[in-house]
Amino acid sequence: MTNLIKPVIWEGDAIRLLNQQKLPGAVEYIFLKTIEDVWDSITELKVRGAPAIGITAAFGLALWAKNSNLDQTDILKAELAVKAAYLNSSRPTAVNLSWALQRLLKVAEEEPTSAKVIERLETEAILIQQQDEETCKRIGEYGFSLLPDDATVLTHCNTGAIATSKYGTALGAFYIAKERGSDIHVYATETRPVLQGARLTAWELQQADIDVTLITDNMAAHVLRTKNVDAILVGADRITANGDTANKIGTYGLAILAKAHGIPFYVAAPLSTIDLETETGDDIIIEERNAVEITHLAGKRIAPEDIQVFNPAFDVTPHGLISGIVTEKGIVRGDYPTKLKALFEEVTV
Ligand SMILES: CSC[C@@H](O)[C@@H](O)C(=O)COP(=O)(O)O
Repeated sequence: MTNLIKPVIWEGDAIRLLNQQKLPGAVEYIFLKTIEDVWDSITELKVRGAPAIGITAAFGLALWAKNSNLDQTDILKAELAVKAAYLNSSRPTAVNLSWALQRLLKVAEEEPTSAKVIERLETEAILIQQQDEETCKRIGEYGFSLLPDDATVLTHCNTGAIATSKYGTALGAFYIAKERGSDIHVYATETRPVLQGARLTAWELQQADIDVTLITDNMAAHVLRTKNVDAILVGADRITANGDTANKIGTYGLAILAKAHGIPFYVAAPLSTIDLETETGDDIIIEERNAVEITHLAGKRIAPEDIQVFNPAFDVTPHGLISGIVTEKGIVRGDYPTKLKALFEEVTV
C-alpha cells in the first residue's frame, strides 16, 4: 500500500490538491491559495469523497486564518465561524465537511490569542489528516476480514486513496487483500453521472495492480446473478443514528439488488461519517447538481435542449438493507441505534 497517491498535501502556505477532474488522463496537482479556491475545488469535484472533502476544508480554514491578518482574537474567532459556514456550504451531504470544520472551530475557542488560534488550526488540520490515515488502515483491515479468500466483490463510486487521506475505505479492504496475497477480483460500476467508478476507481485499482472489471451501472443485476459475487462493499457520505446511509446515487439500488440475490451489502466508513445528531435518512439533505452532468458527456450534449433533468448526487439506503457497517472501531451489525452510539463511547466494539 506504500505507493498510494495522496490527494491533499499541506504546503504551509497553500494546499497542493490532486485535480480529480483530470483523472485518469493526467495526474495533475493544483495549488489552492485562497478560501475561494478551496470552495470552488470542492464544489467542482476537483476533490471529492467524504473524508478528503473534510480534510481539504480543514486546511482551507487554517489557510484563511493564516492569511487573515486579524490580530484581535474575538474578531478572528467570529470571522472564523463565518468562513467555516461558507466552506460548509460547498456541498451539503457528506457530514465529514461540517465535522472537520466544527472540530477546528472548537479548538480555536480554546486558544487565548490570535497567534495561538492560527497555529492551533494548522496543527489540528494536520492531525485530522494523519488520524484519517490510521482510521482508513483499520477500516481496510476490518473490511478485508469480511471477505472470503480470493473474493469477487462489487463496489460503487470511488472510496479509494484519493477519496480520503490515503488508504481509502471500501477500497482499503481491497488493498489489504492484495497485500496479503488474496486473489481479489473487483467489479467497479462506472457511476453515472460523473463517472467516479470509470475514471477514478478503475484507474486507482489498475495502478495498484488489482484485478478490476469496469461495468456500467445498469449491468449490476446481471453481474450479481451470473458472476458469483461474494459481497458488495461501498462507502458513505452520512450515516444517521439509525444506520440509514447516504452514499453516491445508485447505492440504494445496489442494496436492493444485493438483498434480491442473497449477497451481503457492507458500508465502510469512519466515525467522522456517522452523524448521531440526525435521526434517520429522511432528514439528510441530498445534494442536487447541475443538469449538465446528465445532459452532457465529456462536454458534448447527449440529450435534447431544454429537457427537464433531476440530478440527485446521493441516495439513502435504509439500514435494513445493510448487512454491516465497517468502521475503524469494528463492524456493526443490526441494532444500529444502540451500536453506533456505543462506538463513540467505547474504545472497541
Ligand atoms: C471514502 S469516500 C465515501 C463517499 O464519499 C463516496 O462513496 C461518494 O459517494 C463520493 O461522492 P462524490 O460525489 O464523488 O464526492
